[in-house]
Amino acid sequence: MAQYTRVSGSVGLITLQNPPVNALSAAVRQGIVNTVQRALSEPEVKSVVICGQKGAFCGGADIKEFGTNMSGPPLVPMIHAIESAVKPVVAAIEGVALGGGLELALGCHYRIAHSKARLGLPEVTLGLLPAAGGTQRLPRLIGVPAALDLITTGRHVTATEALQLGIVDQITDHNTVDVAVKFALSVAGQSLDSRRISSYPCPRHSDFDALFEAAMQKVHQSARGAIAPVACVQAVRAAATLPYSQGMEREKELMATLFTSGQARALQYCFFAQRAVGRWSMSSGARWDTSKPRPVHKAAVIGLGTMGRGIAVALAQAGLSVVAVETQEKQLIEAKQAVTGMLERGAKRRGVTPALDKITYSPNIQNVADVDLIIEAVFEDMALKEKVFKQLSAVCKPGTFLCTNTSGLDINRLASQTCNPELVVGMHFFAPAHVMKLLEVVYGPRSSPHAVATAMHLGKKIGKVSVAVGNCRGFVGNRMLKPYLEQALFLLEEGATPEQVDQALEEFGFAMGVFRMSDLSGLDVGWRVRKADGLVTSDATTGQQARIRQGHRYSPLGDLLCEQGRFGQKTGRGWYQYDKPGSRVAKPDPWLQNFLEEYRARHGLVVRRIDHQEVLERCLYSLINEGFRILEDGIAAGPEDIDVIYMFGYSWPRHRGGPMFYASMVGLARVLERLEYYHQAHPDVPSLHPSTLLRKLVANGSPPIHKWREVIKKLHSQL
Ligand SMILES: CCCCCCCCCCCCC[C@H](O)CC(=O)SCCNC(=O)CCNC(=O)[C@H](O)C(C)(C)COP(=O)(O)OP(=O)(O)OC[C@H]1O[C@@H](n2cnc3c(N)ncnc32)[C@H](O)[C@@H]1OP(=O)(O)O
Repeated sequence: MAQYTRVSGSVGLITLQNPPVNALSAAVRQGIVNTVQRALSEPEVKSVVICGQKGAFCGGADIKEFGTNMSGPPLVPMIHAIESAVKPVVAAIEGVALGGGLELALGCHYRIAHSKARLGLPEVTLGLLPAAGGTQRLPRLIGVPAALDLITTGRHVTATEALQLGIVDQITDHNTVDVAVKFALSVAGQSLDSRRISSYPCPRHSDFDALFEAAMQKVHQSARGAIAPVACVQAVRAAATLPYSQGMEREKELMATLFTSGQARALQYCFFAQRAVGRWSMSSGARWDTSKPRPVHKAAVIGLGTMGRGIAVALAQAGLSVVAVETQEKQLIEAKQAVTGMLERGAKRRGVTPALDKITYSPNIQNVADVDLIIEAVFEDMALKEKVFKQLSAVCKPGTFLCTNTSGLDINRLASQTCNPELVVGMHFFAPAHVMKLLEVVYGPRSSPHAVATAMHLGKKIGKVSVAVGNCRGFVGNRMLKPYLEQALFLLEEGATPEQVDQALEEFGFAMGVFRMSDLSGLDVGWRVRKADGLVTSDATTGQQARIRQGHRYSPLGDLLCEQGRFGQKTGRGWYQYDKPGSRVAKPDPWLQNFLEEYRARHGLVVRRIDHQEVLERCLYSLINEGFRILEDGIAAGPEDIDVIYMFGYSWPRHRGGPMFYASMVGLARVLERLEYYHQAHPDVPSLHPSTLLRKLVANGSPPIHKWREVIKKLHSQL
């Protein structure tokens, strides 16, 4: 809807009304068409102001409409009608002007923004391009290089940057609508010939060919198979080389290919999934809207290794007071230096003062007595963590939440060391903890809804995308990673090379394949866990049992590399070789080739040709299969939770929509059929055995992903 009022005698004020972000739904578009017509036809009205209700100009087209058969007036002619009006139209931009919202503003003759407003064309993040003239007007207004940057990245700019770029004409700290109305009065009756952006020539550039070639290369490198950034470059090129009307035709053509693409569906699913995880629920039925978080002003971090340092930085940067505890004196001094450096560099990047005074360092665990919440980040060792939890429970004030940054240990066992197990939850950060957006908030059987709500709320406060998950080995992310890693090793045994497996995964869209990623993370991390689990045996190199554990197939390849001191990048050798320890450039290693050949010969393994399809199916479908088991077990409340975890914590390519969405796109019947096929070929690999939920979904006709929860509910009620 759009409301029309007359203000200051001769200004028609049009207010977009569609909370919370005034998205351009069919009703809003109809409202704009009607009110603009009215303002232009009333002789008393000399100028027009368009604003949005409740401090938000407009968040763009209504994304929820995209999946439907869209009705109502289309945006392009609506914006043309505004631009060709004979009375000046001023956009009063508060809050956000994004996507179609900014395109609407670009159709106005003047733009006035509040200093706190944010503007941008984020369509590319939804698998689209700005198709209401944005790709044609923005380059004409601010030049091709700046427009390419904004349109291909989708980044939001502040009002100040928008003013510098020339997107807005004025910024104000006062009431934007009042300022815009005053401005509209001052320009009434003036010629609008120079104010219609579509009539501007596109600013020339010394070498358009080189500029577009460089832009195309950049998007190919960073987009890793995403089609929208490429189409964005093509559309801006049309603005630079074609008359406006032909450029608009090209924009429409390119949008038509994107609009119905699987990538656009995937990215729009991601947009809503990211918001859905905030509406969390626990298997007990407790939910986000009935569980109140408690305030956290002061927090403590125990253990200042890599993870503890990152967590302390994340907390301090969000304005919390932090007690950082490290009992080893030398480590404490090093940590203080490192944390100070991280805070200083972060503050420099963001143009703010470093929050150095927010952190006090202490070697003494007793100093956490007055904090509201503690995050333990000591070495990943159950006995050590149990000891720390016992100590913490004895020293902290009543009601302090005790959180552990374990990446997969039993929350319940830690909780049982404390006097108040209901206050214990997992807060699983991802390295580097001050950078990575994901936080798994893990509840045990005794964690209270308040504890979960508090951890979720704290996660949001420190800028994380937080997902509430149940307690099991590896939680969601690492539990699903296990079969993925396992398949990668099996593929090496059967004849693949690390480069071949990585290439298939990188072509799929991962920034790094499984082996390059393992080298980066450090091979010793998993080795230590496997040793603790009793999987690493000293006679691993000989006999039948070498590749069997607990009756199932096991590959000791990773263990054998670690025995050679090959821990990955940090030692300069892993699945690849590196120029020196710490170097990042992975090169194929002839040593590894020989090693694999000897290993296969020793175990009588027959090498066969493995193609990319098999690599993808075995690695990804086994991971997805575990995702279905996680849903079956009630560890994740819905597929969106899993997908968000994989996108934000494991670099799953966003344009593929997360593993569970990807499965729905491939077709559940096809995933099931391939799992059955591979399980038949490898009956000693349980992760290839199709899960009950997958079978159930296929038996139910493979419902769309938003209906899976109903099937899961039914499955749970039958158990
Ligand atoms: C053969 C076929 C040919 C077809 C051709 C078809 C041609 C079609 C023509 C289309 C013309 C194109 C027009 C335009 O170029 C396209 C667009 O505009 S796409 C939209 C671009 N806008 C965005 O991407 C902004 C998205 N929103 C945000 O980034 C944020 O929400 C925000 C605005 C910055 C606010 O952030 P927060 O304050 O944190 O709030 P939330 O994010 O939690 O949002 C609150 C609530 O609002 C919902 N919401 C937000 N934006 C939109 C939107 N644009 N549409 C619908 N709903 C929106 C959000 O989902 C939250 O609700 P909840 O999910 O929690 O219920």
